[in-house]
Amino acid sequence: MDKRKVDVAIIGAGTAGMVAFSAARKHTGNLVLIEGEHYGTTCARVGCMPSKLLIAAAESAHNLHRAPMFGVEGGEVRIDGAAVMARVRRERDHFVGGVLESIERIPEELRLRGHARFVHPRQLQVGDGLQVEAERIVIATGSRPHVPGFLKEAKDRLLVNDDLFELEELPGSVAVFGPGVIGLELGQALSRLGVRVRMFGVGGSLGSIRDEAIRDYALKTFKAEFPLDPAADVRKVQRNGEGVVVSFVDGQRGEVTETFDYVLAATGRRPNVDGLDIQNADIELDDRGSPLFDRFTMRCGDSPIFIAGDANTDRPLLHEAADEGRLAGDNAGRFPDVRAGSRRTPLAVVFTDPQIASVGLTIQQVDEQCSGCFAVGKVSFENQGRSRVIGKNRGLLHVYGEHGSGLFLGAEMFGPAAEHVAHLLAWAVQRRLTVSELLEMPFYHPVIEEGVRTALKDLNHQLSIGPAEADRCMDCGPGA
Ligand SMILES: Cc1cc2nc3c(=O)[nH]c(=O)nc-3n(C[C@H](O)[C@H](O)[C@H](O)COP(=O)(O)OP(=O)(O)OC[C@H]3O[C@@H](n4cnc5c(N)ncnc54)[C@H](O)[C@@H]3O)c2cc1C
Ligand SMILES: NC(=O)c1ccc[n+]([C@@H]2O[C@H](COP(=O)([O-])OP(=O)(O)OC[C@H]3O[C@@H](n4cnc5c(N)ncnc54)[C@H](O)[C@@H]3O)[C@@H](O)[C@H]2O)c1
Repeated sequence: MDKRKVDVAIIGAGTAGMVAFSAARKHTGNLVLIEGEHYGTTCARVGCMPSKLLIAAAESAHNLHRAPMFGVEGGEVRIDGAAVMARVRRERDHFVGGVLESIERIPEELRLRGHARFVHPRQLQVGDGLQVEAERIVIATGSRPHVPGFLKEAKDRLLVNDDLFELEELPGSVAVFGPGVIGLELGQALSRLGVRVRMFGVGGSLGSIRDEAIRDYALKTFKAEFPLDPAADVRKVQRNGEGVVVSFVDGQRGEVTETFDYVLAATGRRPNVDGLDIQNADIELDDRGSPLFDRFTMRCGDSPIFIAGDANTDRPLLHEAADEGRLAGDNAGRFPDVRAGSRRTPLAVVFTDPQIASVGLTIQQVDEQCSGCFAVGKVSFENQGRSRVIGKNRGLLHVYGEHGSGLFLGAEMFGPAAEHVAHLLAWAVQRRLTVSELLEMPFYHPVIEEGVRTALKDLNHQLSIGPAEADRCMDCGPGA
């Protein structure tokens, strides 16, 4: 058995691990980055980037379909599934290539290949032939799709996000399980590319939406495009000669069976901590076996072990993985001089159409923290000027503010350009702006942000700060 002694070992060469490596390397040259499977990161290989590429193709198809609304006739829309998938992979490979170049810039002696697990709190077994003794360890092992047992009956026709982008052709039909973030993004994209999609959920949740009125509106909107039951009663999933048969109870028709080419499991993700023999790490775990850690230092208890990215389940998003990797790597490098870093305002965007966005505190958190001392400003985009101009006038925005202080606390949106609106609002929360201060900012005409102003005016009025919002805002043009 080979042995190696290092100051810092980082497990996982995904986004969090690579950023942790760079941060730790500023403090020591005696460190290793350990990768058990593929280089290239989940985000670039099978996550953010290929999913957005598929969505971009779907958006193009959708724009052709809706062109006649503007009096523009483009003839019959034909989707070349093989070409769609080829572009997804070609562009995906471009992004993965960028990551691989960064990996190659790391000296070879600092990169180890092999699955790592804890033997002792400071000792890792890497693959079969190497033991690494590390003064400090960063766990950055990411997450993987969770597939409920009954879906495994789909056998060779079961897909998870990792497999979908490898299909040579677009399938004819897909049963999507899980109307969460991944299910909605991929399911809607497939549907807009001409794939017959039916979506099944449990418990009624939809994407990341926490505000009930917005959830109901979004559900109605998605259901107009493809069948979606967020609280489905699925009786059986079975592979047969033709594909996968799904038996489920339909409100009107009773028990129904429908056959699909594939089942896509988008039923949540699990952190990759169970394969680490974490019980040997001598750190405290929660009741699901995940390490307890401080989200400002990423440190597990008072140990020299840190955890970053999806592995800790806190905010499984790319920019958070990078921030956490930086904090964890810096602290592992400078240990024992551990320092707390600041965390950014929560910001999440789901790339459906309309998009879903959440910023700052959720409605439940506002309720908890302000115990009734808050108000909700609202706008519908149905009659919003710019949204109508571009034919994207669907959706709602709810903005939350605190009584007394007038502080802007958070927002949830299902609507046009939510990815951009959410950034403005997140920056405002992080700068601790009041609703009145936000209203002092310039608003151009005619833009979607005028809708944001309408919601903020409504909020200010409810907080009894500033003038009441007029039925039709005369200083902001028609339908603003
Ligand atoms: C379909 C999809 C779409 C997404 N879209 C978005 C998006 O639009 N925006 C966004 O912000 N986020 C998105 N995400 C989430 C984002 O991809 C993740 O939050 C982020 O990639 C997590 O990075 P990470 O470094 O924690 O994990 P990873 O990049 O998964 O890295 C973990 C690494 O650890 C390795 N590893 C695991 N166990 C071991 C071990 N024992 N020994 C050695 N190595 C090990 C793995 O092989 C892997 O390479 C998406 C995710 C998916 C699945
Ligand atoms: N745009 C983005 O930022 C983006 C995109 C994709 C993924 N992500 C990240 O990846 C994470 C994981 O996404 P996800 O969609 O896998 O998880 P999720 O938690 O968002 O959704 C899982 C969904 O599956 C449902 N579900 C669970 N068991 C089921 C069953 N047996 N049958 C039917 N439905 C079932 C859940 O009710 C939920 O709606 C997200 O939380 C997000 O952080 C982000």
